[in-house]
Amino acid sequence: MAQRTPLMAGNWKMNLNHVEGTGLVQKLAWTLADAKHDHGAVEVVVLPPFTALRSVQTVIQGDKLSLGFGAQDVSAHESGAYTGEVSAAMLAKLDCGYVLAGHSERREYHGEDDAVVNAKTKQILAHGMTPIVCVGEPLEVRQAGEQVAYTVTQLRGSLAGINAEQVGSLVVAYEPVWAIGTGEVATPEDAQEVCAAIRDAIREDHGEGVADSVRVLYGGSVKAGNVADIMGQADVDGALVGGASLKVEEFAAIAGYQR
Ligand SMILES: O=C[C@H](O)COP(=O)(O)O
Repeated sequence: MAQRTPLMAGNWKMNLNHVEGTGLVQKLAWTLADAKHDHGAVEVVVLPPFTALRSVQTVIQGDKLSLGFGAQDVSAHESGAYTGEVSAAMLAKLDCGYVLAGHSERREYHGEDDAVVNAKTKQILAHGMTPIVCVGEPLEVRQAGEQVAYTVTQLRGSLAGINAEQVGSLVVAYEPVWAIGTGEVATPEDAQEVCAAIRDAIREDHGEGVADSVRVLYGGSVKAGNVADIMGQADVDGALVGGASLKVEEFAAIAGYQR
């Protein structure tokens, strides 16, 4: 079985300007260094708003900080008359390593369906970055017990037409919508159930090797106090962290979780 490096990604959402963002990144790097964080054992990534990306890039690269960075969204189009959008080529030029595709807040507030998420995922891959493809069910689907079928359908729609090698290189984030920013965290068993189903679907579609190498994250009210239990699940390879990633000590503790 492949050894998957755990990934802790901090999605700042629409928080922190470029001054605040660079400050957080520096403090985070110092805190991790103080805690003797093993960068080989857990990969730590920040996902600032577009306006902070260039500054965050400059600090991380200039100070040689052991942090990855990336963007929260990208255009589904290559280039052209798409006012307000940011292309994958532009993000690649900033050396972004990761880009979120289909975060539930994009799906909910901006009407992004699986076809749009699929086009964005293909753009990210075409420009040499790693997509973090987000899937997950709303409350009513969970209450109906349909979370696995719903999430796997979203996954297959979002990854349609993407070849096995590329699927093996990307990251999937399972985020039950009802657990995002609510303080409601899925139980470790809930997270494991759907993360395992995601890996099973990838195994069915692309084979064992691809299923073994793809990283599946859990997101939804992850904190220092619950991360170890969540990470203790066989098919959870990391976390997509929102609110708690804005607090340096908390995010550093998440990144330094003990299994
Ligand atoms: O992208 C992160 C997720 O939406 C989780 O956010 P949260 O940790 O604030 O619940």
